[in-house]
Amino acid sequence: MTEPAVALHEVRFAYRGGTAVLDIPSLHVARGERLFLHGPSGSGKTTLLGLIAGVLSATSGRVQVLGSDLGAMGSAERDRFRAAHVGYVFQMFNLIPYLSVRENIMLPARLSKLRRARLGDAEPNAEATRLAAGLEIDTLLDARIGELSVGQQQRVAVARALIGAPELIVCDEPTSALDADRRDRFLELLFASVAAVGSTLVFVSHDLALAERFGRTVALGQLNRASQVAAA
Ligand SMILES: Nc1ncnc2c1ncn2[C@@H]1O[C@H](COP(=O)(O)OP(=O)(O)OP(=O)(O)O)[C@@H](O)[C@H]1O
Repeated sequence: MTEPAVALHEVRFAYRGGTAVLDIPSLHVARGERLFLHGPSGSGKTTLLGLIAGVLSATSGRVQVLGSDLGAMGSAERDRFRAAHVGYVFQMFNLIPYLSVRENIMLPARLSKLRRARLGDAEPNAEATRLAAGLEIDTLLDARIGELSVGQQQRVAVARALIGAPELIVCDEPTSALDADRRDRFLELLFASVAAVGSTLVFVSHDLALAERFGRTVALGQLNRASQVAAA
């Protein structure tokens, strides 16, 4: 049996000096699954994505991603692991302001040999153009990030997450700045992209109307003992 894409076991996390934000007995995400994760503002959704992507390190417990134990890695090793295996659409996008749209999209293929190798014969340049066309930002490829609207920046962040077909894609509220039409086209491209390479998708949103398009929906509050204590 292949191991799950994500496996959390008795994971606790507290920000420095604070009380536990997350206390999760168990969470498994199967390979190829499309998981929709929701919960109120401040419930720990971004924190959970940070743990899964190795941006944050659990205070205790085990976080395994694609069969690797992130707790056994130092922060530089986790950064390399993320660059190679995880496409992360951050809530604040984390785009590099002094690079063009094209350079931002191509960045993971520059940083990770594996992401570059997964492009096969396709040049990173051509792949950036293809992804940008699918997300309707191809006319902006030479623009600087500061010249873009929030919705356009969101789509650049998605193209950057998809390049080089990482096995795991995590998205933090990626549709919040899009109108309904764009949001639907965006989701279609995201689903088609993850299906084409069999990636696993963990998608955070407040917008429960989107849940029916996913294979499974999880309410963080039901998973997280820390929020049950806070609510009691
Ligand atoms: N860097 C940090 N340092 C200290 N506390 C933090 C930090 N980031 C988040 N928190 C706290 O951790 C809790 C969970 O925050 P988190 O951003 O994970 O929630 P969220 O569910 O993603 O919220 P939203 O839907 O508003 O984005 C909140 O109480 C927040 O104040």
